[in-house]
Amino acid sequence: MQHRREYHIVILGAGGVGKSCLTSQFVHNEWIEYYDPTIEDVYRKVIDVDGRSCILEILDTAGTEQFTAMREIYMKAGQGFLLVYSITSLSTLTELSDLRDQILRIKEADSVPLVIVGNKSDLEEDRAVRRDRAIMLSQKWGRVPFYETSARKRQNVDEVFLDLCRQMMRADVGGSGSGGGAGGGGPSEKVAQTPRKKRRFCVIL
Ligand SMILES: Nc1nc2c(ncn2[C@@H]2O[C@H](COP(=O)(O)OP(=O)(O)OP(=O)(O)O)[C@@H](O)[C@H]2O)c(=O)[nH]1
Repeated sequence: MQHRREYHIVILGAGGVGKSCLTSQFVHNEWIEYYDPTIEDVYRKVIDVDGRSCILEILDTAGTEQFTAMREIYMKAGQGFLLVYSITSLSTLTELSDLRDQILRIKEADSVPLVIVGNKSDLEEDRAVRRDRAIMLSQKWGRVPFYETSARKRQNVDEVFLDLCRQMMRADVGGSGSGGGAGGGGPSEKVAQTPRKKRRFCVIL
């Protein structure tokens, strides 16, 4: 039987850019309309990439500062990273540089498998980030792949995960993947979830 590689993906980006929606569309083909800030969710999915079956463990992280204490730990464990911004907010793109710097520092590497994802492309009328802004960033980082996606319309969702998988597979050619074993049950499932907490804000009138 074919030995399945397992790869660890970490999804990073500011709060509300659509990390959970992208993950939900990829893993379950489901659209989530409401906004429920994530603390940390882990999913597993078996996919076929160019005829090779592999297991993805996908960590959907908290964009909100108050939940970022675990960042260093999961950056160290991650093998591939989706850096997500929203095309409706320029600051969410500029924030990605700090995240990439942190990843490279923690992994003590010059480059890692990574994709820049400009989500909410269906909101063209609210666009605040031109494509060429993200393309410039991609070139600055050594031609890192860049996609615009719409989790709402499920556009380019599979493509970003597949691109990242191919990069991780290439990086893994030396055989340093985290091993096989087709454990984990069915082809797609949520394996762990820390309790979700809604943030409450105090409004001073
Ligand atoms: N129009 C549109 N809305 C989206 C899209 N993706 C996400 N949203 C909406 O944006 C809001 C936030 O989405 P989430 O996926 O929860 O964002 P997140 O990045 O996981 O947020 P945190 O958990 O706080 O880090 C939700 O109301 C979604 O419905 C998209 O592609 N298009």
